[in-house]
Amino acid sequence: MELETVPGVGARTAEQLSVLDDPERALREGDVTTIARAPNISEGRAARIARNAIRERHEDQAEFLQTDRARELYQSALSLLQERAVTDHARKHLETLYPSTTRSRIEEVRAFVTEAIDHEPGPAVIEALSDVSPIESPTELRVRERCIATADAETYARAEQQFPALSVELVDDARDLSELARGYSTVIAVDETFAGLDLGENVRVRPDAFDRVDEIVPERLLAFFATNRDRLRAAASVHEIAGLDPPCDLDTLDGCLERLNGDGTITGDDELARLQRALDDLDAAIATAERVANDQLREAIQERDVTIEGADLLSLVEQGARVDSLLERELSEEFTEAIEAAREHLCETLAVEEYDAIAERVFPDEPAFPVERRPETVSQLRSELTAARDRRAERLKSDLASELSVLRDPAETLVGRALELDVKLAISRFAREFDCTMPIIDNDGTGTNTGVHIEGGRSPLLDVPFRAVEPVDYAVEGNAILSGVNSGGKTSLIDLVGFIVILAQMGLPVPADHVRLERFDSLYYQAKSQGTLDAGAFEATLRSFGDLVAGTGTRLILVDELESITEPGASAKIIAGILGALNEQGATSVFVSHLAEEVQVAADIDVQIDGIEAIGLVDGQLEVNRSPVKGRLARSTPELIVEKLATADETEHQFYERLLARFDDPE
Ligand SMILES: Nc1ncnc2c1ncn2[C@@H]1O[C@H](COP(=O)(O)OP(=O)(O)OP(=O)(O)O)[C@@H](O)[C@H]1O
Repeated sequence: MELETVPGVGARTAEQLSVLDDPERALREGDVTTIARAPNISEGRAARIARNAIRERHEDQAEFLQTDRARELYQSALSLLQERAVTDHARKHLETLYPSTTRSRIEEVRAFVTEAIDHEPGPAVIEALSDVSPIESPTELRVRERCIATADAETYARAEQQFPALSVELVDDARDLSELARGYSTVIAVDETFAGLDLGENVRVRPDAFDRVDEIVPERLLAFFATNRDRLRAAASVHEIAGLDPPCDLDTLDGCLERLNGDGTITGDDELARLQRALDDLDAAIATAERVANDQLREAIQERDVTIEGADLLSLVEQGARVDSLLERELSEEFTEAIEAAREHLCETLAVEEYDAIAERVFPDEPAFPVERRPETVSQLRSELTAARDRRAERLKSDLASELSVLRDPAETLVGRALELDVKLAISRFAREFDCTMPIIDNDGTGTNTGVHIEGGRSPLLDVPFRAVEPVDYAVEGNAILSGVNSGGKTSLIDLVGFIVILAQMGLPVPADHVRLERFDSLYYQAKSQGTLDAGAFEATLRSFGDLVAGTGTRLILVDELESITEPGASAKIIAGILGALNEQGATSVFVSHLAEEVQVAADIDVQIDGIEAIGLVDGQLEVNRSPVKGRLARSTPELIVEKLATADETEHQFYERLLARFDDPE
C-alpha cells in the first residue's frame, strides 16, 4: 500500500506506519510516521485514516482551485515558499499547505504562521540547517558473538521477536547452556531457573533481559545514534544558533556522540585503545623483540673468546649436545639478559605489563640461538588480549547505551524541531522578503460579500525586480470590468488578486500593506486565450461558464480578455450575460476587457467599470497609474497618442483634433 504518491506525505509505505492517530497533524508534518504513537491502532486502520485525510485534502484543494491558471498561481505560491526552504523535508512539508475552504483549517495554519514569522532567518541558522535531514533508521544489524538462551518455548518465541539482532537458542538444561557458551563470547540465559547456578564465565543469567533490551543489545541503540550522528549534531547547532529550547541537554548528547564512531563502535577510551593497539602491533612487537634479543646475543657472542677444555668439548659432543648447550654453559648470563630484553621490549611496546607472565612464556628461559617466539603462547596472548578488548568494548557500549537510552526520543524531537524551524523560516523569509501582512478574513455566515480589498499590494510574480514593483490598491465587491491601457498591468492585477486570495486561504501572509477579504469556496480564473478559439474550444469555454453560473457557494471569478476567444460583438454580449448571471448569485468577479463600454451597453445590470489609466507619455513610454480608478473607463493608448498629437504643435493638428473628438463622442 503506497502513500508516497501523495505529495507532502513522507515516502513511507503503510507497512512502515506503525500507528496513526492524527492524520491531519501527519499531513501538516509532512510525514505520517512522525505523529504520536497510539498503540491500539492497527496499521491497516492507520493507513485508511491517512488515505481518507489525504483524499479530503485533495478534494478540498481541487474544489477551490477550479482552473489551470488558478492551479498555476497556487504552484507559484508554493515555489516561492519552497525556494526559501533549506531541506528537502521542509520543501515537502510546505506542499502540505493548500488553499482550504475550511475555516478551522485556515485558522490552524494561521496560528502556525503567526509563530513562524517571529523567527529571524539569520544566515548562520540557514547554514546550519543545510546539514539537517530526517532521522534515519539504521539497517537491521546482527550481533554474532552474543545469544539468548531459554528452556521455554514461549519465552523462545518472545525472545525471537524482541531480539531480532541475536540468535535465540532453545536449551534443555544447564549443561546444554555451558555447551552453547563455547560458540559465543556471551550467552544470555533468560530463565529464572538458571539463577544461582555455576554456568561458566561467559554465561549471564538475565531474567530481566526483556525490560533491558538496550543493555543486552546496546548495538541497536548505538547504531541509531551512529547513523544519525551528523544530523543530530547539525540539529543541535540549529537549536543553539536559533535559541530554540532543546528537548535534552545538548552537551550530554554531544559528549555521548563524541564517544561513538560512525560505525557504532566506541572511541576515545584509553584502555580500549591500548588493548586494540596491542592486538594490532602484536606480530610486529614480537618480531622486534626477537631481533632485540638476537642482536644482543650476537654481539655478546662476538665479543667473547670462548675457551673450552678439550675434555669438556668431547664430553659434550659425545652427549650429542648442540651448540645451545655450549651457549648455556658459557653464555648463560648473556642469554638471560637477552631474553629479559625481549620480554621487556614486548611488554613495553605493547604497553601490556599485566601480561608479563605470558610474555615469559612467549620467550621461555630455554637457551637457543637465534631466540624465537613460542607460537602457541603467542596465540594464547592474542586470545587473552582479544577477550580483554571485547570485554572492555562491551562494557563501554553498555554504559554508553544506558546513557543514550533516555536521549532516544529527545533525539527525534531535536531533529524534528530543527526541520520544523526550516519550514517556519521559509515562511518567515517569504513574509519578510515580500513585505507581507496577515490578511483579515471576514467571518462567513453573515450574508455579506466583502469581496477582496487590497491596499499597497505588490506582486512577487512580475518580471521586474520586487523592489521596482509599484504598489497597487484595488477593491472589488460584486462584479467589475477592469479596463485599461495596453500593458497597464491589468493581467498582473488580477494575478495579484488571485495570488493573494490563494495565500490567504492557505493561511499565509500576503504581499500587501493591508488586505481584507471574504473566504471563498472556489477560485475560477480564466486566463487570456492566445487567439480566437475554434468552434469546439469556444463551446467548451462557454460550457465551463455554464457550470460556473449553475454552481453554488461563494466564488471569486477572474477572467482575462474573454473577448479574445471570438468576435468582439459576440464577446460583449456573452460577457454581459455572464455578468448578469453572476450578479444574481452574489459572486465576486473581475473581467479584464477592452470592451468595457460595449459590455455595459449589452448588460441588463449596472456594471462597475474600473480603469487603469495612463497619466501621460514620458519619452514615448506610457506612464501608468497601476491602481485602477473606480468607476472610470480608462482611456486607451491610441486615444492618448492622438491627444498628444492634437495638443502638440503639429501642422496637421486639426486632423488630430477631429480624431480626438471622435474618442470623446464615439457616436
Ligand atoms: N504594479 C506594477 N509595478 C511595476 N510593473 C508593473 C506593474 N504591473 C505591471 N507591470 C509591468 O507591466 C507589464 C505589463 O503588464 P500586464 O501584462 O499585466 O498588462 P496588461 O494591462 O494586462 O496588458 P495587455 O493590455 O497587453 O494585456 C508587466 O510585464 C510588468 O512588467
